[in-house]
Amino acid sequence: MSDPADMRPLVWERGVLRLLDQTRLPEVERWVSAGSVEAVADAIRIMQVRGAPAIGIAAAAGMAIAARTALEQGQPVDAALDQAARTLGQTRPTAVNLHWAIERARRVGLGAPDAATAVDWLDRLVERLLDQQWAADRALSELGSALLPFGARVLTHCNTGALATGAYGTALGVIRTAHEQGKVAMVYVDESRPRLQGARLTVWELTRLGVPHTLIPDAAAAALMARGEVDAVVVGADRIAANGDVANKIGTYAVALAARSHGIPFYVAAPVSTLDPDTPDGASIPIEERSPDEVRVVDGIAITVPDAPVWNPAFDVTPAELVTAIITEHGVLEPPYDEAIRRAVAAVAE
Ligand SMILES: CSC[C@@H](O)[C@@H](O)C(=O)COP(=O)(O)O
Repeated sequence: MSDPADMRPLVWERGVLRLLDQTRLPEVERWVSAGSVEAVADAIRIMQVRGAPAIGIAAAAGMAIAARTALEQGQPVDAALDQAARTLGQTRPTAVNLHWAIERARRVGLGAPDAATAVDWLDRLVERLLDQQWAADRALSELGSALLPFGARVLTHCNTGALATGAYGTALGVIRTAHEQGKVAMVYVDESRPRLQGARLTVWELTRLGVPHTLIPDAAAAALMARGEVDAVVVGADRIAANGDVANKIGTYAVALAARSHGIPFYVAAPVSTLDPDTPDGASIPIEERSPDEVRVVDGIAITVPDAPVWNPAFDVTPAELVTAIITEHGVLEPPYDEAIRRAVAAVAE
């Protein structure tokens, strides 16, 4: 991982998924190897790997591992895939890429003529997903960069870089491409409480990429906009419903409201695999609620009384009417989103 241009935090070694342990950044660059379904599920659950596309690819790797293990142990591969799909599908509910990738892997595995072929096809699927993600990230990053003005001051939330996609990055890919084109004056990074993906991961990536940036508390975003210091907001997504409502890291909705209030474009960058035409609207998106201790404790230090009542949703929903455009690898979608989303999903399915 010495060359930032080559930052690929997920590596598939046919039977073992190697991932850069994001719970250890920014202090330590430690790699973790997951060679069982349970190890992959744990890595997703405890967020060693995170971000919608990356957990989808990791889950597909978990399915490939399940098939290989069943073949080696003389067990039925179909049953192993069904069991792995359940285990992996229960890890995190909001990001649709996870469920999309599991289903895709299940269909590939069950469609194979025999167990050995299923293992081979699933190995190849993981490689394909990694390549496709890289291509999708690159394509949407070019499209997104074209929307930004020269000298752009961009605000982003959470982490949407190579770490979050396993490839080049979505919202951060847009920023990275715009920076390569000399267009970025400043990136404002919301720290993204409570897990601090902005402070811990996005700042780490921007530092490696040499992109000028400033870290801000989440609560400072609106004030920064009021000072006229933000030209555009670019964020990622964990699931985009059929009507264009966007589930993303908690705090995104507040950023979108502030952007609308100050007349600042609010862009969502996401691959087509994040579009979910089967979920009609944001109210139907399952929102993950995580441990209260993520809010009560920071870096092992209690910041409140031990049993303080806590509500800790990992994501919120930004209504479609606050979204200026959705940047996908199949084009920049504009409101009304229903038809545009249907067309983009159909184009990829062809
Ligand atoms: C390209 S990643 C887009 C989103 O997945 C990202 O903004 C986000 O909300 C990630 O949440 P996380 O809980 O860290 O997995």
